[in-house]
Amino acid sequence: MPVNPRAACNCDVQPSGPDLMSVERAIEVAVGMARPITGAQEVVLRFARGRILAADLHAPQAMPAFDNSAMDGFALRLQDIPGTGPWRLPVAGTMTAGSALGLAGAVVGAALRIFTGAPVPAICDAVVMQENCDDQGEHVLIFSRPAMGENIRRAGEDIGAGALLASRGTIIEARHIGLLAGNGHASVQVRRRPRIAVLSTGDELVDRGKGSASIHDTNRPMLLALCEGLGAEVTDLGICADDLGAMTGLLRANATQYDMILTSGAASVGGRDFVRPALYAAGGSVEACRVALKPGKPVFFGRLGDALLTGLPGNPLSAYTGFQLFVARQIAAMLGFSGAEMSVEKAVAGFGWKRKAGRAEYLPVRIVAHDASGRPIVERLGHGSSASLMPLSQADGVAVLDASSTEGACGTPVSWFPFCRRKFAWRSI
Ligand SMILES: Nc1nc2c(c(=O)[nH]1)N[C@H]1C(S)=C(S)[C@@H](COP(=O)(O)OP(=O)(O)OC[C@H]3O[C@@H](n4cnc5c(N)ncnc54)[C@H](O)[C@@H]3O)O[C@H]1N2
Ligand code: MOO
Repeated sequence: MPVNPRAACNCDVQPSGPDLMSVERAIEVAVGMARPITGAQEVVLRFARGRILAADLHAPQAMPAFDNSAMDGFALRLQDIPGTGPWRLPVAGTMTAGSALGLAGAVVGAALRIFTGAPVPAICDAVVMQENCDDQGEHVLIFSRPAMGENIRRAGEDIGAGALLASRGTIIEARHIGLLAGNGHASVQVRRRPRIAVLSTGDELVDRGKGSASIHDTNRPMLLALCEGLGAEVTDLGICADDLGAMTGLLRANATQYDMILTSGAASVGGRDFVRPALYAAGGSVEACRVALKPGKPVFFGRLGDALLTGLPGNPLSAYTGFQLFVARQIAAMLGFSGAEMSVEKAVAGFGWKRKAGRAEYLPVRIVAHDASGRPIVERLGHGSSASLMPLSQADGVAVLDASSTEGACGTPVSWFPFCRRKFAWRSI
C-alpha cells in the first residue's frame, strides 16, 4: 500500500495559499465565462450522431401509417369462421409488405394470404399465424380461432401524428437516428459545433517524426481528441515557439475565428511562460488564474475578443486534469448543458496518504476489488508525477482527495470519477 508517494512535480514546495482559487470556484468562473453557441445547421440524418438537436422534432404522420400484419399467415373476418373449427376457406389473394390495399372486397367468405408488414384490409378482423393453419394452395384450413384484432398492428398505435419524437437539446444517438429515419426525417437541424483551436507551446517540443528533440508534443493530439470527443470542430494551430512576439502574432491572427483557443504550456510563472503576456499584448484579458489543484495549478481562464482562451499547464497529466475539470464544462456550457451530468461516485481507498493540505488532488486509480456493499476498492497508480500519462492510461478512473485532507487510511471512502467502461453491448452511442 503506497503511502505518500513522492511529489515528483515539486508542486508542494510552491505556496498553496490564498492566492489559489478552489476547484469549485474555478469551475464557476470557467463555466460562467462560456456562452451557449447560437446558430444551427442542417445535417443529413445519417451523419447526425453526436450532434445536438436544435429544435423539437415531431412525427409527420401516425406510425404505423396503416393497419398491418404482425405475422405471416392468413387475414380473415371472424364471422366467416363461426362455431367450432377447423374451418376451410378459399384464399382470395396475397398481400406482401409494400402491397397496395385492394383485395378488401374479395375477403368476404375467404382468407387472404398475408405476410408480416403487409397492409391489412379494414374488413379483416384478425390474422391467423401460419403455424395455426394448413396452407393447401387455393384453400386454407384454419385450426384455431383468433381473437378480435389478433396479430394486427393498428395505425397510430406506436406514435400519433404530430407526436414529439425528440426534443431540442437531445444528443443524437443511433437509436434516435433509427426513430427519426423510421418516421421519414432525412435531415435534422442541429446546433453548430463549438469551434476550438488547440496549440502547444515550447521550443523543446516536436511533432512525432520531426526533429531530434526528445519531447514529443503530447498535449496537442490529446487535447484535440478530447475536444472532438465532446463534439467540437477542432483546428490544430501547431506548436508555438517560446517567443512572446510569435505567440502574440499567432493569437492576433486567430482572434476571431474560434469560440475557444486552448493552449498548453507556458502557463506558470517561469521567465518563458509567456502565454498570458501574449494574450494581453493581443488585446485579450485574463479573468482568473491559479487553482488549488494538483495537478493543474497554473491553469488560467482568459478571453480574446469573443473567444475564450483557456490556458492549461504543460505537464501532460496537468493538462488532462485541467481539461476534464474546466474545459469539458466550458464546452458543455457552450452546447447548452449544465455539466451536472459529470457525476461523481463513491469508492473506497485501497491506499493511505499523508500530504500537505491546500490543493485538491486528482489521482489515477484502478479497481482492485469490491467491498461487501459493491463499492469499488481502488488503488493509486504511479508516483504522483504530473509529467507521466502512464498511470492515467492504465486507470479505471480518477479519485479525489479534498484540499483539506492531510491524511487518510486504507479503507477511507473517497470520491471518484470512473471512466466509462468500454462495453460493446448496449452502449449509448
Ligand atoms: N517556480 C515555479 N515553477 C513551477 C510552478 C510554480 O508554481 N512555480 N508550477 C509548476 C507546476 S504545478 C506545473 S504543472 C508546471 C507547468 O508549467 P507550464 O504550464 O508553464 O508548462 P511548461 O513550463 O511549458 O512545461 C512544463 C513541462 O511540461 C512539458 N510540456 C509542455 N508542453 C508539452 C506538450 N505539449 N507535450 C509534452 N510535454 C509538454 C514541458 O516540456 C515541461 O517539462 O510548472 C511547474 N513549475
Ligand atoms: O505540477 Mo502541477 O500541479 O502538475 O499542475
